Amino acid sequence: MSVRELYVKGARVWIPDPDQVWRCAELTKDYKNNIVAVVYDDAQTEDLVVKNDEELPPLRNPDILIGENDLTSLSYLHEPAVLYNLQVRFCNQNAIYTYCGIVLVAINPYDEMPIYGPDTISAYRGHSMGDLDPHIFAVAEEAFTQMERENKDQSIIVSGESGAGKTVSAKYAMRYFATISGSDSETQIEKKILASNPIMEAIGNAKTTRNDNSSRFGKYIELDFTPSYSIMGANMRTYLLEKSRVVFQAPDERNYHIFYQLCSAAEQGKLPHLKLRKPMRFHYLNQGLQEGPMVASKPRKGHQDNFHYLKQGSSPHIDGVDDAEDFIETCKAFSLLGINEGMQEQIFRILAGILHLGNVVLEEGNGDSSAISTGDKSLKTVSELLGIDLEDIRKWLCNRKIVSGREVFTKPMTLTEAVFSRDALSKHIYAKLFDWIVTQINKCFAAKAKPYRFIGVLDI
Ligand SMILES: Nc1ncnc2c1ncn2[C@@H]1O[C@H](COP(=O)(O)OP(=O)(O)OP(=O)(O)O)[C@@H](O)[C@H]1O
Repeated sequence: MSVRELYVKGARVWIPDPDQVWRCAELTKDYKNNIVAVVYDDAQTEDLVVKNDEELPPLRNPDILIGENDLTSLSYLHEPAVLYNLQVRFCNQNAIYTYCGIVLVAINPYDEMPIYGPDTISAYRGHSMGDLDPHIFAVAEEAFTQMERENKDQSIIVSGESGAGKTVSAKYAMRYFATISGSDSETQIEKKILASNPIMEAIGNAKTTRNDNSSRFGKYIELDFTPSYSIMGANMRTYLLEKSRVVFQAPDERNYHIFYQLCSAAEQGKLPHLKLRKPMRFHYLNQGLQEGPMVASKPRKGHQDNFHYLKQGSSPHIDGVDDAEDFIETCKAFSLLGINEGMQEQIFRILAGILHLGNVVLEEGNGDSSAISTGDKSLKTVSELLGIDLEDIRKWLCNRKIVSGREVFTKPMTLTEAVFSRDALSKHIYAKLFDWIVTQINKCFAAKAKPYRFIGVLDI
């Protein structure tokens, strides 16, 4: 149909609006001479001038298609049509999922929905994607049956902006596979996979302004299956951990949860040797000014005991989160995944070491050099916790080694360089620890025999 036939009196269109994004309107005359005369739902009228046909407002779909569960069945598929359809489904039908062909669009309800229980899992089992309402379980079921039927590996990609619900969706997909395909051994691999969540969240998630539990890394989990399609193992790969967060957090954000968990545990009298005492009272830390990393390298008087690496966001508490309880969960999960108490102790020492390292006060030295006072308590604690000679750390936090041919020089670092290098060291230690923990988890997940097929879930 030509434009002239579509844009006639009575045709319904979407007009861009700065407040409502898109506003419904109806043409009051046939479109001609580059004028679109419209009346809005609230009876307001307007004559819109368009330069050419390309600028004509998008047409609305017929009412009968409103709330369709697959966007591809809409007559007109453009931004306002997609947004309106999703809005109608979410607000009027309480439906958070909508298909767009084989893609599942999910709206984060920020509320518990009674749609993830075992009954729902059973309901979706054995059904094709179009049979029932759109659901993450339908996508998981499709991947599983495709693997069985086509005998091919499958992958589910979960993408979206921060806080959209990617990790929750990926978790439900894993739960679906775990429920419908229990492992055939006593290893209870599915239990282990679910148990890895508290650990990965503790070490890889943090509060951001968009999401209280934001994953600051990408995760790809491959579930391995036997020839009879039972789960036999898994493998997790992680990408792009946000290392900078270890040493710097924007206002209203936090460092990785594990640090606050440790501090809360210490407040309850646990782990005294880590010397995470009073500073864990975050309301006190919270009073710190927003400081840049350079200035903050010299904690202000009265803040000497606060952890610079935890306080910059000035947002130490998350509503509804009990860091001390989460710490217990993290420890339980470590134990379930074969990271015994001895290893946990080492992990906690390293993490506490990072916090104390952030409190080492670097000062201007003579000339272009930097120095650390001999009485710096944080440095002493770093030395004890990380098992590094005190004088060695003092030296190498303020100097660097330069190799030129066969000669090796020691060059003093300026204060700025020393602060940068201390923070780089903290980030490096954290990233190595993160990778080590992932490796340990993978050892626990590993299939005993060669996997037959896999389903991958990518949460980016
Ligand atoms: N299906 C859902 N039902 C109920 N609440 C949900 C659902 N999906 C997400 N949420 C809520 O939204 C929050 C953010 O979701 P999630 O952590 O999955 O986002 P994300 O896309 O992974 O974010 P980021 O990229 O920052 O890690 C969750 O903590 C949860 O409270």
